[in-house]
Amino acid sequence: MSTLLDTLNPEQRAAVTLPHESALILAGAGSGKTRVLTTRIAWLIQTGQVSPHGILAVTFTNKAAKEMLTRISAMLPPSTSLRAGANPRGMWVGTFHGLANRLLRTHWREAGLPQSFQILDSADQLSAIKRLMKALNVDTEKYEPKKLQWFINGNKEAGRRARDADAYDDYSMRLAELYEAYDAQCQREGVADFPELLLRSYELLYRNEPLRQHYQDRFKHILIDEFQDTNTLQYRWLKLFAGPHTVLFAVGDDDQSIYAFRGANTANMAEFEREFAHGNVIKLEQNYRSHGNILTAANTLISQNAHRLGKNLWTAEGEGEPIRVFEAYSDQDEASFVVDEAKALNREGVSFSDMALLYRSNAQSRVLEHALFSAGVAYRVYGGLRFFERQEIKHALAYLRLMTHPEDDGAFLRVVNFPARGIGARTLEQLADTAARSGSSLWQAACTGSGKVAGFAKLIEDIKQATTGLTLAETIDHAIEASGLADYYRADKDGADRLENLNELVNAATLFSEESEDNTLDAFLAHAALEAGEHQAGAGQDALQLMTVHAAKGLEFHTVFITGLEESLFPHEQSAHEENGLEEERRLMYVAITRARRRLYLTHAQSRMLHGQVRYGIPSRFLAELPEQVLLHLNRRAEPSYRSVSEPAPRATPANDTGYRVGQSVAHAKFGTGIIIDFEGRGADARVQVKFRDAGTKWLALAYAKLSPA
Ligand SMILES: Nc1ncnc2c1ncn2[C@@H]1O[C@H](COP(=O)(O)OP(=O)(O)OP(=O)(O)O)[C@@H](O)[C@H]1O
Ligand SMILES: [Mg+2]
Repeated sequence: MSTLLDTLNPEQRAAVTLPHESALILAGAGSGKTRVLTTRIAWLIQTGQVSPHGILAVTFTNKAAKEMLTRISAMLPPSTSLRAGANPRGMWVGTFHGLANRLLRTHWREAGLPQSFQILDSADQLSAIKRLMKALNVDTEKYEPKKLQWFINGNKEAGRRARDADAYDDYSMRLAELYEAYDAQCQREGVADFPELLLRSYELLYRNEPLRQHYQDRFKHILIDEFQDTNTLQYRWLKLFAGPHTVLFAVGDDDQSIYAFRGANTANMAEFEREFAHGNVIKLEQNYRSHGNILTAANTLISQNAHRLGKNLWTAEGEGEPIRVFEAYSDQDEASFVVDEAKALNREGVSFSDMALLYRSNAQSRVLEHALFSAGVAYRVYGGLRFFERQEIKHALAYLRLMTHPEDDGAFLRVVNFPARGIGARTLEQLADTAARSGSSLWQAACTGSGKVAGFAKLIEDIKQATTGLTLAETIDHAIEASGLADYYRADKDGADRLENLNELVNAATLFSEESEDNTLDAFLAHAALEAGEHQAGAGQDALQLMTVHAAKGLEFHTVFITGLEESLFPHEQSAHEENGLEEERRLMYVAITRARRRLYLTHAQSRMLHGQVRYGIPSRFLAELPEQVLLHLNRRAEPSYRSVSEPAPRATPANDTGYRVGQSVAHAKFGTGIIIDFEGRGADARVQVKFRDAGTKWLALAYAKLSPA
């Protein structure tokens, strides 16, 4: 047991070994909050205070949940010395949505859901809303489907059903009516959207006293990471699990609250302190993640926010490298700079997976992806278009849904004529009429009908028959073939990628069966709806990590590139219209900076193509808010086209302290002799471009290249 605690500092150890009382750990980025939370779970189990069965832990992403399980398993001694029942799998670890789903799957009957209820992601939800509005002849100019979606989700996240919705005028009253109709449609079709998972499971526990009692007795310890980002309903949800003897342990950082726009409420921290922690607040101030300059930048930046609980971070590490700032001509120039730097770092031994490329908005990733792809650098995008949101995957999932839940009209409409089987819009309208008249689903109407729609229903029945008794992966493989999807993409000249993704879906199912206890098709479909894209093709390969700043929360990397640091991009233009919007953007920047352990790049471009328009940006105010002494402004590379080696251009050699100059002859151990044709950077960052006699033209880092005058 001592080894568990050995590596912790005294404050961390105190937090981990806190006796039987609730507490709030309030501490800055990289101070070990997640590590403390994880170690506490292992410690509680190892000292026999609780069995894994008695632990409920909430993480922010599925990835974090998986990591936590792995870490805890590694911390615990080999299973021989464990008491029976100490399998870490007995714990409930997951995101709010994941845990809510688990609860509803277990108690579907009490929750008033069909056993095989399906989860709608945000795009599914929007199409369900559009379908509803069409059926009710709603004027979508006046009531935009997106607005209704926002209204529904906002109310659900605040714990309000349609009858309690915020409705104060004709317009919002109409929205509330539509909210009610939408919920009825979902109920009829046996589907639940994301916020519904939480609200439904909240209502379940709230109303069902014996069930609530059961869970309150079961969970002796509840631990919550990233507490600052819980919203009102999530907090109330958690409280339902807490009985009089439950110990709550919340860790968070008010400076990293970045989900206010989705209803997250830092006031929950103060409330938690009052209701549970009773002043039992532990602060951690030593940062173990980042070198000094990075931390100085983060501290200085965040000190400019007025609304803070106030705390500072220090590190025992040295200053480390300066923060590199680069101004690009254009977004493409920015992308190629990033690619060059990443490749150079990789040659120096930093793996690509230890480098992150961050951006404020998803739309920025396209240019970066293109540059990486062209340069042959493997990369992985997190939280962008998730694997399970790709068109071909959604088609496959729709077939699978129909096999277990034919009443799902959304799934029916998605694939009834995909691949094309000559079922036109007129036929479908007639089918919808029949269904509406008899109050049945489209599926039922199709089964009793004739012709092509009946043929479709039979196809699904046949697939179902043929896959009885097969494994999950075999079932999915068969469905992809028998539905005609595979052939469709085989015939499509651009279909190779999609076909590969479909294969990847079968792989994902295999993995899922190995990892989870419940390996039914229903469980897999629920998993697919909740999964945050960790199964992108090529998993396991060393790949550069691309993601929005929001998605980077809680993670850390050797090197971080924060791109697009321009006004109205970051801070985002929307923030100007929102109360405290700028402070939230600054917290977001704080999160971004504090992801870096060793090296940080901040880049911005003079011009950028976004949403089909060229925009000329001015540098983000956040750059000016950083202390100049920790920054290193990299020289912009000159455009090389107008120079040649035979006639070195009479240019002012940039101030450099390297002892080399443009035009000088040099020798390199591997590449032979050549001539320096360009410079960039200063000091430890200096690079030279050398045109070698036999080895072509190369950029070399002077610190590593070991050139000698020739
Ligand atoms: N006492 C310690 N000794 C050595 N390394 C530590 C110690 N405490 C934490 N670390 C390391 O510091 C890094 C940051 O820890 P962790 O991710 O737990 O911080 P955090 O407070 O959760 O950060 P964030 O706010 O970004 O989520 C991790 O790599 C962790 O392993
Ligand atoms: Mg953390």
